[in-house]
Amino acid sequence: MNDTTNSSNVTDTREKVIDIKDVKKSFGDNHVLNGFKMQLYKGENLVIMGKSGSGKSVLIKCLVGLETADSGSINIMGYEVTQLNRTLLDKLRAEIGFLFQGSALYDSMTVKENLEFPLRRHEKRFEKGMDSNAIILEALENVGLAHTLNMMPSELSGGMKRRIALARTLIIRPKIILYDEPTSGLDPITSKEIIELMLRIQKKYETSSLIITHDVDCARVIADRMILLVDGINYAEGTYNELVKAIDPKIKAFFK
Ligand SMILES: Nc1ncnc2c1ncn2[C@@H]1O[C@H](COP(=O)(O)OP(=O)(O)OP(=O)(O)O)[C@@H](O)[C@H]1O
Repeated sequence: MNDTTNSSNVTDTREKVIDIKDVKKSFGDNHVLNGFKMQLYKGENLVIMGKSGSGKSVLIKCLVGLETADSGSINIMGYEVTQLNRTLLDKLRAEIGFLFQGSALYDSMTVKENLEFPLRRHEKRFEKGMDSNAIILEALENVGLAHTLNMMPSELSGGMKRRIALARTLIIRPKIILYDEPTSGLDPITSKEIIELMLRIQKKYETSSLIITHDVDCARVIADRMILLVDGINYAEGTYNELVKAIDPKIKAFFK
């Protein structure tokens, strides 16, 4: 159906940080992506919704080179991911922040040590003689948890851990953040806090975010635009308010 709403005429003039064209990916006879396309614009929060098994994780893996698309083009900030060698792929990944469902903290390390990890991995991106303590503290202040610096993950609630994981993602100042189910497993109030935090961060650092979620409330609050992934394609696209009014049963099913 590819029901692109008329808002795309306006957004097309903006800078694209991700441009995916006609991506196909199969595992044997299982055709997961059948010509998926999408653009993520600078500073935008784009939500992708799809039912379980529709290929959302496969799509994200193709984006960051953990899976290889069978065909099509994946351009991220000028890099054609499908053709990158290892070195360039690592360089690109350093510009992308991930907040995956399983992005757990290391239990045997303090919060501070957990945050030092990405700093060390990406130290080339920071000036020589950087004050890592100040950077870590700023990252924790961003998520309202400066007081947890010397705490162990076991002393934190699920919502706090998620916020620390977000601080860890932010510490490398990514241009793009990929969120995989950022509110899964959290109660509604904690989910709301995480969503508000994501919005604050996006405003402060002007990051562009691709958010995969099942959480319709999350999508309603955070999405500038949404894509519904059905049958391996971007079946419908639009704002929450546009899609929620659709009469197509496959679209309606998302908003029940
Ligand atoms: N490495 C793999 N080898 C074979 N099949 C795979 C592989 N990875 C994913 N698949 C298949 O691709 C399809 C899409 O899986 P994917 O994990 O992307 O779904 P999803 O939309 O992320 O689901 P969920 O919301 O439940 O996490 C599934 O049928 C899955 O079995």
